[in-house]
Amino acid sequence: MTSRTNSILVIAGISFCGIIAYAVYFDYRRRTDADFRKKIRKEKKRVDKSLAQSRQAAAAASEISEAELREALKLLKSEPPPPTQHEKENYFMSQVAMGEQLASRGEAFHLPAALSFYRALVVYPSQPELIDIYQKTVPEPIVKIVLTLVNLDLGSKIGAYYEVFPPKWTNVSIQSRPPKSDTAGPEKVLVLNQDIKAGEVIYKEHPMLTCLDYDLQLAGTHCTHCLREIQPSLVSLPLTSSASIKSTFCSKPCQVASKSQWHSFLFTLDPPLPAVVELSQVTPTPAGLDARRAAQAQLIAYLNKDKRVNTMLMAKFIARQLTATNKTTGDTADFAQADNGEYRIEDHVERWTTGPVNPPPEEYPLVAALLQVTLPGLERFLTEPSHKALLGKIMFNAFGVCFGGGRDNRPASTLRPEDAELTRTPYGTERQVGTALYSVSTYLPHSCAPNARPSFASGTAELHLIANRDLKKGEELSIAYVDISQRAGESTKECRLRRRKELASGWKFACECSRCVQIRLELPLVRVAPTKQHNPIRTAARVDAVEPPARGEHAV
Ligand SMILES: C[S@+](CC[C@H](N)C(=O)[O-])C[C@H]1O[C@@H](n2cnc3c(N)ncnc32)[C@H](O)[C@@H]1O
Repeated sequence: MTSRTNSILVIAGISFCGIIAYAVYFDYRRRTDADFRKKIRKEKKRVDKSLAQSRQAAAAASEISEAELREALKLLKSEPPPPTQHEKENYFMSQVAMGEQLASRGEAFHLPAALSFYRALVVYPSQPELIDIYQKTVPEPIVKIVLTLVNLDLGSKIGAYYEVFPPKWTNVSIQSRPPKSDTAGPEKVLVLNQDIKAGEVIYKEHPMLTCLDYDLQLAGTHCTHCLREIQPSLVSLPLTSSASIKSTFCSKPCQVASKSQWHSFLFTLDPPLPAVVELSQVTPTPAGLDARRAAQAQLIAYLNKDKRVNTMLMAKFIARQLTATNKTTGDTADFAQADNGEYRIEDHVERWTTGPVNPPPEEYPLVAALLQVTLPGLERFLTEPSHKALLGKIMFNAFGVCFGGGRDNRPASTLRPEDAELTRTPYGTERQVGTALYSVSTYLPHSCAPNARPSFASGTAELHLIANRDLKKGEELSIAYVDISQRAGESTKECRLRRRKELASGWKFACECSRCVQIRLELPLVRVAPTKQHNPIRTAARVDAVEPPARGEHAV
């Protein structure tokens, strides 16, 4: 073993032993940290630039074509990963030693050396850290090949997502809409892959996360996991826990899924992660358990005060990311189906856009404190801005689950109107039983003349997308986010204004659907001073006063 190998192993080895308990956080970061991905992309640019400058290094790297590297990456990906932490460590050390030996044999061995270093990188808990170590200790041309491999891997994951997602059985695909100069609207839309008859189910989708309304959770009338109403004939299984958050389940699979995905992590003193992530060596201390109990109680008190659904969903999302042990279980009861097996929950959510939200200042410290006492170090990965961004994603992608047109007894929200937690539902959030997030349906835009509608015909949070009319292959799909029906005594104009106000204040967009545009064209126009720039959010905030600007003119 050369002295350089020794230094890599010493530096990295210390980290390995010292941070076994952190492995899961680093993996979490690798999967979720946009900064890390940015860093890699930035690094790629730097590498490209310096490659051009350094003829010697360029000669070494350019001899290996991208096709060769892609082929090598494919082979690397087919190698089974070492199954246990112990084997990972041995594998890491042997790959580093092998890489170092190959590197010492000269240019002809640069590629195999880089492959060994890349293998070591894949199993190392903190990739950015190891890349730093490589940059200080491994010959430059080899590091460049390693970084190119990292980039190719990231690139293939990013590019391939919309090729394999949504899965074929959904009959839809996600397409980018060319930006229109005079209208706002979603950048990506769901498009039908085949003709569908009116009334037919386009697809069915299990949610990736749910949150039952708090009053129903307390009443114990609905399943905390799938939101099904618990019939007297069904066995309900109250979940006993060390923390005071009542949950009721309609079946054993729902109970097991809920417990393993988020309940143990957030609201019990049980080990927060499944045994397979091998943190069993971290023995909780009595003081640690007390701290966990106190942090849970504080978060529960905060959630209960205003019955905050989005914060609860965010906490569940964080827990579910960490507790996911494999990409799919094939068991629809844990709603993994929404992940499509290829991508994990965070891969979906990472692609969603966020919107403006203003959580109370005490919220972030409470969530961060809970993470800190549950898995020390984890709080570093939820910064205040990322907390807001995540909450914004949840807020603007949440669906209301309503059975049979909804209920009439939902308690009114105690939140200020500007903080109200809205959900997409044509029946109205005030009629829902709970909130759910979906990886495919989240791409459905709003229309006041929608060609599809969500239904929960199975009596659970499973969303069935139903065609409102005969639809042709290639049509863009839409649903109503709000109640769009014209009420008794309401004029067409009043109905339009009500819808648009609701969309503007709640969803922060000025609706550009065909129905709104059509009515606008039929209404008399008044001239107002043109605005500098079309900003849908700013425009939306003023929608009750004036219509969104269309080439300097507004309709009333
Ligand atoms: C379906 S897209 C969201 C897709 C994806 N989940 C994401 O987060 O990027 C929803 C967003 O598109 C825009 N949008 C939807 N319907 C619209 C409409 N009728 N007019 C204008 N903008 C619309 C709004 O900004 C809304 O928040």
